[in-house]
Amino acid sequence: MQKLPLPNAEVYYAPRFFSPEESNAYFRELEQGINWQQESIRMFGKELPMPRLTAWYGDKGYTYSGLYNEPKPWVPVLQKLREQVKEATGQEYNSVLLNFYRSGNDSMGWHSDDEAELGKEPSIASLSFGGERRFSFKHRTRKDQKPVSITLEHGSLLLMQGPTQHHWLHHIPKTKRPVQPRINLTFRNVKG
Ligand SMILES: O=C(O)CCC(=O)C(=O)O
Ligand SMILES: [Fe+2]
Repeated sequence: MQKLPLPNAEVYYAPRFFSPEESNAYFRELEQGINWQQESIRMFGKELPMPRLTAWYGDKGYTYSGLYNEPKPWVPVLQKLREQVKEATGQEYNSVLLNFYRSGNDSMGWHSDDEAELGKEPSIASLSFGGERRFSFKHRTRKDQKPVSITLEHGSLLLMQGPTQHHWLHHIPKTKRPVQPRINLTFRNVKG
């Protein structure tokens, strides 16, 4: 794993955590086997469809973007991925949020994963399969810190831990470039 040069953060990236062949197989299995939902978000008093599909699996419910997510029980492919991520990061995860970006028009806005249920310095392990997308970090307060972007590759693992969520926001911007659909999984440990 390589460490990204971000102050007040601990972010590690492994571009080829899985081989392209394994990654293709995982993409297909997840695309077909996950119970993808089109959720909506309330913005400026209006109900809008989220710009991606989502699914939440794990041991406990979780509130995300103001939505309470009822957990679905673990399925074998997610158990297997969780086991490998646990092995690589040395952390336990009891939940996973999945995002399906159907095209370059799907995105995720600036946020940090700093909900109280995740604890003070959460470890969040993120797997990406399918089309490559840009992922950017922006410091919450330090104007001298330029945003930092990386490309999340097919079969990659990104680990955010320590004070990262406290000091930095992250997002997946829309892109006009033609891109393949992408599946992202963020493994988390929800307390309580
Ligand atoms: O799709 C991604 O890589 C980002 C996902 C993310 O930030 C999240 O689920 O909180
Ligand atoms: Fe996030």
